[in-house]
Amino acid sequence: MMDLKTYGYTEIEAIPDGLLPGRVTELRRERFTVMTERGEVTAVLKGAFYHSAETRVDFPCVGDFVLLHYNESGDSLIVTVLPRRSKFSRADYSGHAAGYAKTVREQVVATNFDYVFILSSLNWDFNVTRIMRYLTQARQSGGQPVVILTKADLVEDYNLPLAEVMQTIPDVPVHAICSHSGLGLNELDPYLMPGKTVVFLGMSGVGKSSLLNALIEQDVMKVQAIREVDSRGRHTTTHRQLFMLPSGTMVIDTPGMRELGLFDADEGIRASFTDVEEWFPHCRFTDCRHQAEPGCAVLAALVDGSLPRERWEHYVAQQYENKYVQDKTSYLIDMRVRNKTIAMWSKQTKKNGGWKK
Ligand SMILES: Nc1nc2c(ncn2[C@@H]2O[C@H](COP(=O)(O)OP(=O)(O)OP(=O)(O)O)[C@@H](O)[C@H]2O)c(=O)[nH]1
Ligand SMILES: [Zn+2]
Repeated sequence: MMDLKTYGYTEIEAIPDGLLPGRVTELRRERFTVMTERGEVTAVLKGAFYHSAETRVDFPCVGDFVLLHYNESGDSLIVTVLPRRSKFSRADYSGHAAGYAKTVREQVVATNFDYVFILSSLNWDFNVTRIMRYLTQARQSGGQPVVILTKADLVEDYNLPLAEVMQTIPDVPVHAICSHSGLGLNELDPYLMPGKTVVFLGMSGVGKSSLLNALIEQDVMKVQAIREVDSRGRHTTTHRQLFMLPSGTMVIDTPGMRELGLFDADEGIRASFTDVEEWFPHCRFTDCRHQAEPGCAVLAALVDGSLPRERWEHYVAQQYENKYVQDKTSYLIDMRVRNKTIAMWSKQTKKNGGWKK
């Protein structure tokens, strides 16, 4: 029997009779693949998931621990999603009735991970502000962020950008790597422990797949060395959206993770910029915009250097991006509503005998 603890299961409360715990490793349409102590099973959701009027927040997704009714001869039935210790969500614009246009749904795309690897490449598109933006998302998720600067072989001296990132975010570990040569990969060992789960966050092309492949390869070699000529080290099931490296670390790689947008990032900004926001209460006016107002504590702190200018600029840039995403969101929704209204209107017009009467 497989021990679900190897899949990071730590739930200690008693499990009701007749139910089996498991971890969702794949989700395709409405069919789930779940790893349980009786092996991998396919499962569907109990009808109640669909009938409740709630949002889809409580639908299980890849990484979730669930309780199911085991069915030996067919699909098992998922009845409960266990509490999540971390999650990534994205805004979902589908399925909006015009009247509910203001409520953007939250779609959960990955859960119960321990580390968020924020990947950013060191070559031409190196951008600290973007790293900060991902850091905001990572902090909100409940996972522990780790910044990984990729493609170290493509820059003359990666120590400069490395130092810049370390200085900007002194409380987060930063590593420079090259997936092709293996440079720096051993620095990631402390995160890649049995039972731990990792997700990758980063723009397309930063090298997520390359890092994954490099880790698998390195891992397979390590495990083979331990198990000698045993071939079990090769049993990496990379076709799943949550899969196990030979060393026992799990990696979540879902399509949803690749198209993550900002969702309600305000909390994360507060967590990242307490050193900036602690000046705000000291401004003379409570509605100070920190631009040219008399008695502005932020401007004073910038002048005497107690608030570093880069920190302020990062904060402003992040606020701006966040606002942009929110505006874009409401713009998209307005468009949908408008299109729907137009569609209804022209249908009505047709019904009434067309444009001309
Ligand atoms: N020189 C160099 N190139 C790299 C490195 N890592 C990745 N690349 C290259 O960068 C390109 C993109 O790498 P991928 O691993 O596919 O990037 P990805 O983040 O998975 O991209 P998406 O699948 O679009 O999300 C490929 O041509 C890789 O060979 C590296 O460490 N050094
Ligand atoms: Zn101010």
